[in-house]
Amino acid sequence: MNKLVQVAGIIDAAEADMCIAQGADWLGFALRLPSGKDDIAEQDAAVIIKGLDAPHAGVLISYLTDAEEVSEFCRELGVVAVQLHGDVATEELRRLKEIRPELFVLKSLVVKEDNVDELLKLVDETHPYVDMYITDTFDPKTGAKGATGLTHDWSVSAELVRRSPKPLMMAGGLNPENVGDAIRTVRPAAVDAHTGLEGPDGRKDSAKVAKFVTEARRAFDDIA
Ligand SMILES: O=C(O)c1ccccc1N[C@@H]1O[C@H](COP(=O)(O)O)[C@@H](O)[C@H]1O
Repeated sequence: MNKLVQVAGIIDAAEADMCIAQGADWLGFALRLPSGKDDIAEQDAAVIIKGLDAPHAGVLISYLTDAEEVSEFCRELGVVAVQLHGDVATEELRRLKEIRPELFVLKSLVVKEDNVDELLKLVDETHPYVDMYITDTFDPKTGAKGATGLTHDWSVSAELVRRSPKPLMMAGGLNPENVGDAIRTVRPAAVDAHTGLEGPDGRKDSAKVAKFVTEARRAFDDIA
């Protein structure tokens, strides 16, 4: 699972096809968001996900916190991986691993101004039940914990990489211009972006996705 490049927030089949064509490995589908305003219908996401050929894969991004509900939804969608963005109890992570050991579980670590100790503790507690962590950036203005388009203090991400026994996907305000520096500084196993790959129309921009993938792969080779 090293050198993985994910594009998050896929909104339709054309966008999924374009991201795969430009070299993305995994595609993230944000569903059952608390706002109730998903960018894609669950049935449409399932069709795209089931049409992906390995090593490409669809990832459910969600704030769900109940292991049974997560497992059932992943089954319906046909995803091999889930990115849990909510405040999931350690017991629910343990339960998810118990009922779906084959499901690849990414747990978000939302970086705030002063919560590094809290995140390190979360890693210590949850790593037996997590396959990969993913950083993200908190937006204090809106309270949003995902797809904020904001970067955070990369020294925090680097500390999480050093502490975690499990690999870490770096995310939070990444774009084609900063992803290379991010990888060289933080040394993550994977990267992911949403907002920084969009054009003015809110759709993923083909040239931005291509450059993001190229820059990420070059930097991963540099740190290998
Ligand atoms: O992608 C989304 O729509 C999404 C929705 C809700 C929570 C998380 C979401 N995506 C994750 O957000 C970060 C990166 O976002 P950005 O590049 O800063 O815009 C990453 O973890 C995505 O997987």
